[in-house]
Amino acid sequence: MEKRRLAVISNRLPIVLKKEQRGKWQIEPGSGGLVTALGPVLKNRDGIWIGWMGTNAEEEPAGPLLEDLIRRGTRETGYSLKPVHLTKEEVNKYYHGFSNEILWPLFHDLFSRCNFDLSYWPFYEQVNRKFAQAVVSNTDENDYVWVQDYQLILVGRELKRLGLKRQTGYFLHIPFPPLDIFLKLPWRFEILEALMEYDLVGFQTVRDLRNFVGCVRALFNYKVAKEKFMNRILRPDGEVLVGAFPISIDYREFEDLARTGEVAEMAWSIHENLPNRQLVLGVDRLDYTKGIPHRLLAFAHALECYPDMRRKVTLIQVVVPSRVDVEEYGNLKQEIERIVGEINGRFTEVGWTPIHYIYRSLPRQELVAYYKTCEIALVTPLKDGMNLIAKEYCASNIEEKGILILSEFAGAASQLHRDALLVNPYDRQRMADTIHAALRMQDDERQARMRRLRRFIKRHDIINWVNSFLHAGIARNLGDFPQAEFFVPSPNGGVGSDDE
Ligand SMILES: Nc1ncnc2c1ncn2[C@@H]1O[C@H](COP(=O)(O)OP(=O)(O)O[C@H]2O[C@H](CO)[C@@H](O)[C@H](O)[C@H]2O)[C@@H](O)[C@H]1O
Ligand SMILES: O=P(O)(O)OC[C@H](O)CO
Repeated sequence: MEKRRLAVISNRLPIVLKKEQRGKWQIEPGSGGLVTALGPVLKNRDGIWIGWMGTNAEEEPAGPLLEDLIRRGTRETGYSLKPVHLTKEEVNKYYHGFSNEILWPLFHDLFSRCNFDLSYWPFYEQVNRKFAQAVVSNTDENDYVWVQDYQLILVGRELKRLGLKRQTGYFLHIPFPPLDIFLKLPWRFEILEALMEYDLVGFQTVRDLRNFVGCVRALFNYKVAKEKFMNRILRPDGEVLVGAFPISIDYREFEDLARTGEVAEMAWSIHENLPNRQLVLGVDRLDYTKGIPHRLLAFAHALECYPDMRRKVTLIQVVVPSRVDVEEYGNLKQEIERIVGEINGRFTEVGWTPIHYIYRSLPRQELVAYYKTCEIALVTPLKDGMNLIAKEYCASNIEEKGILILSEFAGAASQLHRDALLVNPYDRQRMADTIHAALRMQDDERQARMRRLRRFIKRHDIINWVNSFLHAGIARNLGDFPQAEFFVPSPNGGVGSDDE
């Protein structure tokens, strides 16, 4: 592939700016699959990453101090970091407001949670323009510009308005909703048109891709041509390539970590402290899309319906703090804690508590120890672009005894549906039955399923994801593009019909 410089544009930079207790500013490396995957590509291509540092411009350090911190970040990551500074009002209206009170719930089909506050849109436009200006100042026409996620849909449009010619790609990490939901958005035409300003647009699943193409056909009447596994949208003034690129994880990193002595020791001590029982694991960012209350209630229902589970099963629910300043997230935390309290109050016996609840961000090693040792993972979002926890659990489950119970509404189901046990998170009875069935599954079936899951994720890892996007985006090479499957649940458990 042609070696072009890569510029990644995302809401957050891969470093976090933190004020220590004594008031001194520090930077810490960000974590997550995107940073791991893009890091080597950016280093290799002398690339840059443009993003926000998660602070308000009024409060963050400035001048030489900031420059020094950024220089340090650049040295440590091995590629250039270019911060975009946002005022407190911009953070409120662009990030908390338009991104997280409108696009986030709407794109997760949770229309009733949207707050269509009219004052948010101008700030969404303004901040996207700021990001586009940062692209103008920091790139040249040979660079490939890759914009990430729902916070920055307008960057491609703003680049064109600024008269800038760049080859651009865009990847949406969250689902794209069906027409009837998308139509509710007061800015539906602007958002759809802006997405078509990129040269390549990637979605997590074929369903998201079809939802997008369905909206384009219905609202703009543009022709759509199929090419290999991609679609070409033919606009009057150009064309856009659109495709499904299911994101993945750094499989090797999780597997290697799971093999270390430290993780083995932690995993052993988890079971040692909770002896003679099977462990069921839930790990989620605190978010209403992750279906945590539904899952807790389904677990309680299982304890009710199947008394043989009592004293023999414990659910470990890890909730990672997220968007802590938003009232709705605070309310969700209280709701979860109330449900956990009620279930534990109702079922606890001497020597057995049904739910262990952890509310904090875990160090990676500890997280992998839970993945490695828990017999069942319950990954049951109401809707999720992909869900990396499902894949991380399998990569870390090196003894291959674990069972993945997965929501049909996670993007990951489109790839893992054959060997995970699929559930509808709104169907409490089936969830309870599935948990009970998983606990009784024989070792050879567990092993066969987990082995196939691991093999699949290893072959389709994050490196593969980056390469396939850049092959389509930079080299326009659609030949070796992996085909993603169209998945809907079917009555006999297979893949739904694919008549397009
Ligand atoms: N206790 C803990 N301590 C530390 N780290 C923890 C942790 N628990 C989880 N994490 C990390 O946080 C990440 C969460 O992954 P998700 O797929 O749930 O992403 P999220 O919804 O944030 O992002 C969006 O982007 C991703 C990637 O595209 C999509 O899968 C998803 O659907 C979309 O909503 C995982 O990589 C995990 O390792
Ligand atoms: O940047 P945050 O904290 O809003 O989290 C973003 C999530 O990972 C979803 O993309």
